[in-house]
Amino acid sequence: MATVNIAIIGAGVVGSEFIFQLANLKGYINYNVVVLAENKRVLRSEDYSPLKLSSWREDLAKSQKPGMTPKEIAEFLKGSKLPAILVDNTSNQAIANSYPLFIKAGISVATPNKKAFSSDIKLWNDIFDYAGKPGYGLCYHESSVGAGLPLISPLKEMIQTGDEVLKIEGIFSGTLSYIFNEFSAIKPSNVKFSDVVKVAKEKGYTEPDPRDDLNGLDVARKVTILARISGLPVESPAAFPVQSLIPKELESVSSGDEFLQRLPEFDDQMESLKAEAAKEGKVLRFIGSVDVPNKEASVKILKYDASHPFASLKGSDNVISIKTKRYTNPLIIQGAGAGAAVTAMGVLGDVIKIAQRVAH
Ligand SMILES: NC(=O)C1=CN([C@@H]2O[C@H](COP(=O)(O)OP(=O)(O)OC[C@H]3O[C@@H](n4cnc5c(N)ncnc54)[C@H](OP(=O)(O)O)[C@@H]3O)[C@@H](O)[C@H]2O)C=CC1
Ligand SMILES: N[C@@H](CC=O)C(=O)O
Ligand code: NA
Repeated sequence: MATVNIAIIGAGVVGSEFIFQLANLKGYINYNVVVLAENKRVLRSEDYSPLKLSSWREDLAKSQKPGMTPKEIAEFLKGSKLPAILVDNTSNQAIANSYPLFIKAGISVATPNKKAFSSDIKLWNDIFDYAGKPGYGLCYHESSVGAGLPLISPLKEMIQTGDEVLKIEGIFSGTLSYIFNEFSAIKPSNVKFSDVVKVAKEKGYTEPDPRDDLNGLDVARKVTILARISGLPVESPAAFPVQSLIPKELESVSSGDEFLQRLPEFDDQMESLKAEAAKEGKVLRFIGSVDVPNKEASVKILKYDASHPFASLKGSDNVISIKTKRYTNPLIIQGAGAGAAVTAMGVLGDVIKIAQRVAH
């Protein structure tokens, strides 16, 4: 049976669901997990025989082995003659920085981690100048934008087959989607911005510190990735305007809890924006956009008519509109853009695609 060795780094929300889905995968390829690493512990097969996925949690908890560096993982994978895939389910920058090391060693990468694709453009080039060329590993990252929503893969195919992207815009954050869908709903309500942020945190939508969602950087990273795929060589997420929803006065408060406590003091700011939009019969949405012909990218609050597809979004869904030379009426992709099941699905889909190309 065709076999591929797999090293998984990260077994948190996405990583543990990924392991569950992988363990239940059926097909003609044998997915042989030989490394499973968290920050401080690792499970490693000594002879490249498969680790037992049914008891990984207990086995990892009992493991006395300290974590492995990316270089050690790459060397271990190279020690087997079988093709190998690194699955990075962390949000770690140092691991992202090591993708060129894996790819140049012929090891493929599948990941939902945005860092490698949205940091300095040098890292992007160091990955994609090599990935997929004979002798090098492949690199797939569908879940780095819109979680498992089919976005990156079809976009790359559209471009490879000669289409040209004109504009991509959308709601790329599950957290900010929920917050604006509730705060600025089509049916008017008196709900306060700070209260919606609190509920979003209680529902587990926000990052542990909600400022990490509200500062716009997560959306800016996703916009950077889409811009680069579309042919705009954006230097970094700091290279274009990003509207932060954090009031200036709260930028330097020491904890997320203090931030949430003081946020009601600034409700008036968001309330007046909402009222201004409502007067025009519009709602507010937090939008990332890439305009390729004009070489522009931005992340900001915009106003939309109730009839616009961005206005009628529900829950924490993402929506992405892609206008190209072929899709003159924009292609709209909509659905859950965050959460363990759909994110892990996107990563596993990437692993399957890679395995179908490299396994023997
Ligand atoms: N959750 C979601 O809805 C979505 C997530 N993503 C992306 O998926 C990735 C994972 O997210 P999520 O599962 O929510 O995050 P978690 O914080 O739940 O999990 C992160 C995991 O990575 C491990 N880890 C961190 N640093 C290292 C390291 N240096 N070496 C080994 N392991 C490490 C952590 O181990 P330990 O516990 O030991 O620190 C933990 O197991 C992120 O990049 C995120 O942006 C993308 C789309 C949606
Ligand atoms: N925090 C992100 C999760 C995925 O990238 C979001 O809210 O969309
Ligand atoms: Na996606």
